[in-house]
Amino acid sequence: MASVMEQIQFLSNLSGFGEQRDLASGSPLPSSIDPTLDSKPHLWAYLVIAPTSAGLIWIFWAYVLKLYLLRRFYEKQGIRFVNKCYAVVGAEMRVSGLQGKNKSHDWLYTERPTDLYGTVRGFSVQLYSTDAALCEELIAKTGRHVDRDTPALFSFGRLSPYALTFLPIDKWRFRERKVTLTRGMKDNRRLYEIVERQAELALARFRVKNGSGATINIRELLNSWTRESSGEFIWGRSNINRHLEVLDTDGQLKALPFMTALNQTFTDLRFYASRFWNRVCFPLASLPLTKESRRLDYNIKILTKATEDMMKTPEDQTVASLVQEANDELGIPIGMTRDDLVTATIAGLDTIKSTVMGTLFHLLEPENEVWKNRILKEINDLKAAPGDDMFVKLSHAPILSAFILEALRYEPPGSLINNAAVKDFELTHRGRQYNIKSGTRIVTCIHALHQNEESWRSRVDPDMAPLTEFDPNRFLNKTETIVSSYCFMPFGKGPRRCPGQGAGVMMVKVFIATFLTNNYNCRMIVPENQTKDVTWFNIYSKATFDIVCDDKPESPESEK
Ligand code: HEM
Repeated sequence: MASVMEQIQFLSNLSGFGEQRDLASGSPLPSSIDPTLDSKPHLWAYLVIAPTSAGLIWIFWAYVLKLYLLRRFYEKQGIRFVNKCYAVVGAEMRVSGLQGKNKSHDWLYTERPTDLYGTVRGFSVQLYSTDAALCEELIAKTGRHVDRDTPALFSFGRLSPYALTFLPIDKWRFRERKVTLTRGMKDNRRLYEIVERQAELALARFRVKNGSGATINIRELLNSWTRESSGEFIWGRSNINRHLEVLDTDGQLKALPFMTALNQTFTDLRFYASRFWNRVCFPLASLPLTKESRRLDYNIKILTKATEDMMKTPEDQTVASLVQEANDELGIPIGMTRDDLVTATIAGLDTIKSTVMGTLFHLLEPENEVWKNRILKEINDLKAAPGDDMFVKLSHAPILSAFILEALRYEPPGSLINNAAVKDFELTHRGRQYNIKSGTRIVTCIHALHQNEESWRSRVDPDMAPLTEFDPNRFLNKTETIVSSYCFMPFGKGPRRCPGQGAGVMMVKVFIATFLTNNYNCRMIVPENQTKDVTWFNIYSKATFDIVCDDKPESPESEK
């Protein structure tokens, strides 16, 4: 067998770093490898590697034991754990399997036996709340007992780790930053003008028009519209017109428009973090362990550089310029402002796309024809009413609002709010007291909450249609009650609530109104192999449908 020295020599020759010489004198430089070394490194290696490995194994089993004991601790308090949910990999195996079948959201609410129910997720115990009263209690504790703890930090958070959404409420000037971000998005008139123009452009580009005969994939159209609208609103047209060279999935450099590069990197980061081991141990997703992760790191660097350049040339009246100006006055570091703006840009892409898809899907179902005609009539009446400010009129379109809110209830785009206990605390609910340990993840399951009959009947309306039915009637004349209740929270609630709620709803309304007035006669085709139980639209869903613009335009009932 070759000696250690021979092996080192062989490797040195290969790498070209064998003997380094002082360029001036030509004499050999002292080498970091001592040629007199014998087999002692082996001994050192054993002395270091063996105890380290043994230590790691002990730590691993100590974690498993801790998880087991914590689970028993909660079970003794009456919290039921999901079946076959073993420490570390149990629940993840199941969720990853269901995700592949586009089904995990069902799993989250069909097993809803208690007020809180549990899983073991990776290295932590996770308790889900699905009841309005309990959510209200938890939101009152946000910032003091419970705060954000989201795996998203290791997924799209790699793009903007200092964004306020990943940081504790009492640190990093959270409250001031949230106010400046929310204020920066207040200009509804500008938003309306951008979103409507971009909707018209996208519909024209895809030939979505009564009688055009075109068949289009709705996802593609919405990808284009959301990117153009959100990008222009936040950064301005000339800033987002720039192209960036990023690595595609084959590792080839490709020039893409800024918003496409950002959106694709964001989606790739999310799907990469959803792989099995990355779901078991969140931080793994952010390490450069795989080719895919290194590709994403490269793209993140390019995007970071581009956004920093864009901040040097802010465009007037854009969200970026308003937030930057306000944050500069407050002395907030530029990196934090940059991260808040990047997060705000991506937060409004897939969420809005899913909401529009869900709304259109129900609107184009034959059994909702009556609703389609009622909404179209409402939009036409608003257009004909005196006054030019369509954005003001649209904010008072009760039928369109009820339909969109019901779509958000039925299929909220983000179905979980990821928080964790920041200290031990007691939670009292329906006369029971739960003791929660610091570090336990506390997750509001929005989807399950929106399906909780008991909460809705006691807090909203005892006589409403079952929540498994899609029925916008439940919102008509009750919008205020529902939106302020804790039964309905597609945008979260409390100090962490979504700052883009107003802008998001406006964007969806404008798109639906523009789409319907251009294309009232279209049909929807759901792919044959896409069964009903996987046809749902949230940010993890891959479901889709086509829009067919029929050849024979007919006036709808409402226009006669
Ligand atoms: C229909 C569209 C949208 C939905 C359903 C939605 C939903 C949500 C939800 C559920 C949260 C978590 C709230 C919580 O933890 O309590 C959130 C947070 C957030 N959203 Fe949205 N969102 C939408 C659109 C937007 C838009 C358009 C923007 C920005 C332009 C935006 C920016 C943000 C930001 C920055 C946060 C983090 C807030 C924080 O952690 O304090 N969202 N959103």
